[in-house]
Amino acid sequence: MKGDGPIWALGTMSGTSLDGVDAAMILTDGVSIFEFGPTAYRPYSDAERAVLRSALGKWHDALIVPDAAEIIETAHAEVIFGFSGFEIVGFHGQTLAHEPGGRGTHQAGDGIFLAEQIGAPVAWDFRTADVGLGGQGAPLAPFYHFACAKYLGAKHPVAFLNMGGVGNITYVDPGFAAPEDRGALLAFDTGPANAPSNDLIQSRQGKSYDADGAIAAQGAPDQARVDQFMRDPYFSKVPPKSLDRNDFPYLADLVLGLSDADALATLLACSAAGVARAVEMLPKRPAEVLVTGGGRKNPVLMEAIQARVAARTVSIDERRLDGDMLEAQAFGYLAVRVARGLPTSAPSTTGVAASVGGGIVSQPKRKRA
Ligand SMILES: Nc1ncnc2c1ncn2[C@@H]1O[C@H](COP(=O)(O)OP(=O)(O)OP(=O)(O)O)[C@@H](O)[C@H]1O
Ligand SMILES: CC(=O)N[C@H]1[C@@H]2OC[C@@H](O2)[C@@H](O)[C@@H]1O[C@H](C)C(=O)O
Repeated sequence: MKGDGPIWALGTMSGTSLDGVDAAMILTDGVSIFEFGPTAYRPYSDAERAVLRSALGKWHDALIVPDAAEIIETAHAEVIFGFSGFEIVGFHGQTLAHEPGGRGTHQAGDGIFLAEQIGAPVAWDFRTADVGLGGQGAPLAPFYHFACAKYLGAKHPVAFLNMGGVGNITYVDPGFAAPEDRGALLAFDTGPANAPSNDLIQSRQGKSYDADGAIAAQGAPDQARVDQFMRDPYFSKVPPKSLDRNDFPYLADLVLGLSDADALATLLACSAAGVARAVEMLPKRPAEVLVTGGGRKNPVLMEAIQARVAARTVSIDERRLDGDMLEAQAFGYLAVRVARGLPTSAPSTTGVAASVGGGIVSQPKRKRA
């Protein structure tokens, strides 16, 4: 991986919704995006998902963690074997627990082992260094969002909103030269996105999610409960700040006694209210909020967000970016930055004291021909 010209990287992401592995190729020099390549998705089976789910929060459990790691490594190797022509893999792994001020941040999956399996260099462990230097270790997509804003030719501040299991927002001022420049970015987690709705519909109806918001559309949010939720201290905390998937465990109790439809509508309204509060915390009103992640496919959630946010919100696909693959691309992009010694986070994205290059690169003993 010599020189500083563009190379093809293969980014992979297993997000907090536990649905599967996204993989996407990207041609980048670690600064600019030159081209997007093929993508793939490898869903987890129900049995795999059950193991991963049972490992959440149990990052120290010597019985469950190896099982979870094996599922993660195997699923990633499977999807990676379908690609060719990349020089490095970005491997995020699966977050099992995230508590930057306490127990640390823990992603299952060993990049050394994966590098041997696939016979290619693997950049991984992206979050630990940032946390070690006092940062949140998340979100990490913001440096990539900066590159995306440049790629789109944005002239005015724009926001990227990822609605996955947890929500995160990145404010980008494209007038700056580099993402680590002071004022170029502000990023943080907005609150829950789809995880609480997924958990509710899983426990009440055995479905993994409310497709197209069809059930939520039949209900109405209970505003008093939404207001109560918005009194959680997280929403008045000054960013940068980040969340664990299960940081609002009381949400299930908050909607007790409501019908399935009203409960889902209330949970969606809680997610949307978190986004609205986040947009109020941005340095300037963005010209547009570009929505990425699975939540953009839920029209009820999209309407709830637009109703509360004083900026135009659009699905990122309308701006020619792939909202299903943005995070996978981000970890391909970050892999190249790690390999080239470029920073991956900054005070305005994770609260770290100074910009830091997180992640390590593991080389295989033998490269795949
Ligand atoms: N058609 C749809 N209708 C409603 N919701 C959908 C639809 N498609 C996806 N989703 C929601 O999006 C979720 C998956 O989103 P995504 O893949 O962005 O999450 P993730 O990457 O795992 O999470 P994170 O970004 O928090 O790590 C699903 O679990 C579901 O809740
Ligand atoms: C610790 C962790 O895995 N955090 C995830 C999670 O999912 C969304 C949000 O919370 C964000 O902080 C992050 O993921 C994206 C990819 C990020 O780091 O930018």
